[in-house]
Amino acid sequence: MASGTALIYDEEMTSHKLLWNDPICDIEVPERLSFSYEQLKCYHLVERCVCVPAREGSEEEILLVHSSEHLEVAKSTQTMNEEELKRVSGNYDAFFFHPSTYRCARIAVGAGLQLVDSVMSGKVCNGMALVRPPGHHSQRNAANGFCLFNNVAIAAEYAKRKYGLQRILIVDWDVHHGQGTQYIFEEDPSVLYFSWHRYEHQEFWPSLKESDYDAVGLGRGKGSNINLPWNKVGMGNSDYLAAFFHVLLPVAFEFDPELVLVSSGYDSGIGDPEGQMNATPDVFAHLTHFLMQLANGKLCVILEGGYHLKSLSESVCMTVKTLLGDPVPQITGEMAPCLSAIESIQNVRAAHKPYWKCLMYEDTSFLQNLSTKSHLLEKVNTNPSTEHESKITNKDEMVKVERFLELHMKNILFPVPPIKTAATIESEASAHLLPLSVRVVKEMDMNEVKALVSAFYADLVKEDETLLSLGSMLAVLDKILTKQVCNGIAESPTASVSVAVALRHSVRFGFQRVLCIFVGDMEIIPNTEDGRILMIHICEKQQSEKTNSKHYISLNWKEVRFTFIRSLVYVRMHRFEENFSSCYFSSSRRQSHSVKRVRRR
Ligand SMILES: NCCCNCCCCCC(O)(O)C(F)(F)F
Ligand SMILES: [Zn+2]
Repeated sequence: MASGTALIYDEEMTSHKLLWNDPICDIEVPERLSFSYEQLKCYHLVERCVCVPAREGSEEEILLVHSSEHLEVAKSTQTMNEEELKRVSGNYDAFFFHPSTYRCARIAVGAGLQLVDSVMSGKVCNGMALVRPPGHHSQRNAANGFCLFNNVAIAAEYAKRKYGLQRILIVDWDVHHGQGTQYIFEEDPSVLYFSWHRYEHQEFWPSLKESDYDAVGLGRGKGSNINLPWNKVGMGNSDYLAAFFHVLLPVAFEFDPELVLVSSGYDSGIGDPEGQMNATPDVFAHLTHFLMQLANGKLCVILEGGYHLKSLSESVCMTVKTLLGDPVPQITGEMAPCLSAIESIQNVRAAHKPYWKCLMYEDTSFLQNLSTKSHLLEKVNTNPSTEHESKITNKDEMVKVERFLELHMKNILFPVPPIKTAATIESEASAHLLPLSVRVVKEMDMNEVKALVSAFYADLVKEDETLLSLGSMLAVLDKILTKQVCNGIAESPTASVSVAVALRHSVRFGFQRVLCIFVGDMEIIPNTEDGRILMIHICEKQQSEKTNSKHYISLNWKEVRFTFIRSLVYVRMHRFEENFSSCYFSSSRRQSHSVKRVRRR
């Protein structure tokens, strides 16, 4: 199993810059790269990576995706004067040439290929390439949207041919639709392209009909193009996570890619003038971590957009930190996605129902009933005069975000209380084997357990000898309930009684939402305490009494794969209102499993 994280950066790519006044392109500045690299150094992340040199992509490699005309035009700009550069740039939508652009773009391509080689050769497990000009808007025969060559598309095509790959996933979390990448692979079933993007019902650039959720791919590529349009700004962490839980991850696990490439734009992060979204840099740690579970961790992250320098650099650091294997920060804040996000998620799931098993049972009846479409709702009209003011507030806005991020990232990097685990360990001897973050707790003493059980849990605890086994669980649970630790682990020979007592103890302690995942057969099914407990029971025997509570789900593990369960757990966690206070995992047996049919209560 490969290990290590590659980091590819070459300051040569900072020489490409805008030579004239152009309010559309003036945000794509060299500091995007140097600022990010400096922040990586500041967090001591560069030294932890395997620094792999960039190289120039060859003409042949560029021709994997682009036409020779396009290559010739780009090459010819190296010797042009400013006036000629401006003229040629005017042939494209939102692109600018500099005399060094061609060379920088070739290095950007080569950096991506170096990253693919480092990962595919097993030299590293994963990595990130900090490149510009970006790539996902550029097309076979055209530059577009700050992009000259499509770095990620070339990397995918290169990986297919050099390593004989049959399934490559491209995840494009940039806030703009990578229409270039879509056009290149829309008929190719071996490349699954997923993009979310600010869309606002086709009002946001590049304002294409084919950026909507019903562009599912063409011919043999049907089902291999997934567009998730954001029809409102202000999307946040919960919306992004919901998009992963309900759209990308179920399909990605089913696709089971051999390599994952990320068109990693951070203009989908908070404070970015283009995206106008609210997701904080720590969300990119979670998105990265989810993608690391695919393709045996073979993950290549290639930079696209991102124009708020502080937000961009913090997000780059969160990404690299996670690639290096650091634990992801605790998810906090709003947990439920907004209505507009739910609508987009439902639409894209319905559009892809014919192509993916995991969407087989999707209910698409709502599609007929137009009234659910939010764009029929009154849209807030932004009269043009505010356009100018919005630019100014944007400046103040950008500074305000700086201060917010200073504080926010401090909490993320130095959480209080530091993630701590409680455990009861029989022999003091083994206690020293535990990492420092684990707090050894003494078992609750027998009299206390007896008093507690006889007062509140007598109906659950039949034989006396189970009392013994409750001591360690209750001791650990107490530390969690009193917020002295975040989580804990306890062993118990009577798992189902311990769980039943633990659940009721938590609810009695005042927790309103408790998630329980129980693996193995249970003698008694604890009641879900009028909806304050969500129980997911992975078992072999169908339970005797029919509990029709929507808060009790039993899954026969002979018929589902853990990957499905994982996404189900995420789905249910998300549906289970905002968040849940504690999570128990009790497993009494391990079982092998294979895919057959999913039967959900
Ligand atoms: N009214 C015209 C607005 C044009 N806006 C162009 C935005 C380009 C975005 C580029 C990017 O961020 O997607 C990339 F990742 F490629 F850099
Ligand atoms: Zn972008």
